[in-house]
Amino acid sequence: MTFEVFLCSGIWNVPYVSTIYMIRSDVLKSGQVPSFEVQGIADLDVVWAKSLRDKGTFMYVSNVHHYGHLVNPDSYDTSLIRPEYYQLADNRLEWEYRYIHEDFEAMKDPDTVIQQPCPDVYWFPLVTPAFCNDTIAIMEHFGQWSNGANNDKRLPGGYENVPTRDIHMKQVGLERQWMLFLKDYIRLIQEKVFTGYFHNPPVSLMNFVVRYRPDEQPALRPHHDASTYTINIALNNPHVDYEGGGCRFVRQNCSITNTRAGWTLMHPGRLTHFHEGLPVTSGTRYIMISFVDP
Ligand SMILES: O=C(O)CCC(=O)C(=O)O
Ligand SMILES: [Fe+2]
Repeated sequence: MTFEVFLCSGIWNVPYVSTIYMIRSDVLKSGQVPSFEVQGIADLDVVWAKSLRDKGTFMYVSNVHHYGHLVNPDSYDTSLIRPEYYQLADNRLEWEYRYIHEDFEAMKDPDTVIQQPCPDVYWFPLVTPAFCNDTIAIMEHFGQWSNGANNDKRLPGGYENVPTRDIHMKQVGLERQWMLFLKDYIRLIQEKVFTGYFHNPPVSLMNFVVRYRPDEQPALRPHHDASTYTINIALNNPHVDYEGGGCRFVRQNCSITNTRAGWTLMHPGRLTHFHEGLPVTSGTRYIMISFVDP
């Protein structure tokens, strides 16, 4: 019972209390006065609580403060460079507090209009700066960026038509968590903006972080994504971390160059939104991409 008291605020009818009590005076006057005299039990609180129970007098514990909650340390792996990042399934409250953008909750509200910088390209706050920084740190620590070639052993078909310099979530043990993220966060906004499309849980075989650099891969030529819809999360900022960059939708003749770290684009994949990654002219641009429902 004490366990639950610390979890939340409220009032509970309990079989035993100790240390501090408040007693209604009419109980004392009514002859229901508890007894401290039970043979063989030394602890006064235990004796007293038993006597109250025997007389049918209820005891309550009340709590108006939030003292915190229990964390689950079972899967916390200190050998990882960002152990917290891997905790969505096991410690969701901490994870959301650390990684979900404070304005994301409002995006789910049917009355909140989601920005559309280009036709059918939605743009909204999703994750925190800590998420962006930890994602980049995990990927740079792993360090095995693809070489940008068409042949790619990580893919089921072994071939990528429009390759990027990237690391897949699968390579750093984050594929399963990412599926949960798509289902519990991304899907909710998808169902709101692309009305009448339902696919639960979302499926995605390609979830990866892309690195653009002038001397490595500065840009990405126009292509369609192998997805029903794509999410493209900015992990860092133009004019701070790099110059140039952004995403251009060719048919719509519309570019988004003022992307913001922690905000994601969500756009249709394989037919209407032919798009390209614009050249990064200095610095490094990082984005996180998912091709949802291929
Ligand atoms: O650079 C961008 O924002 C576009 C990235 C992209 O289209 C892709 O990775 O498929
Ligand atoms: Fe793309």
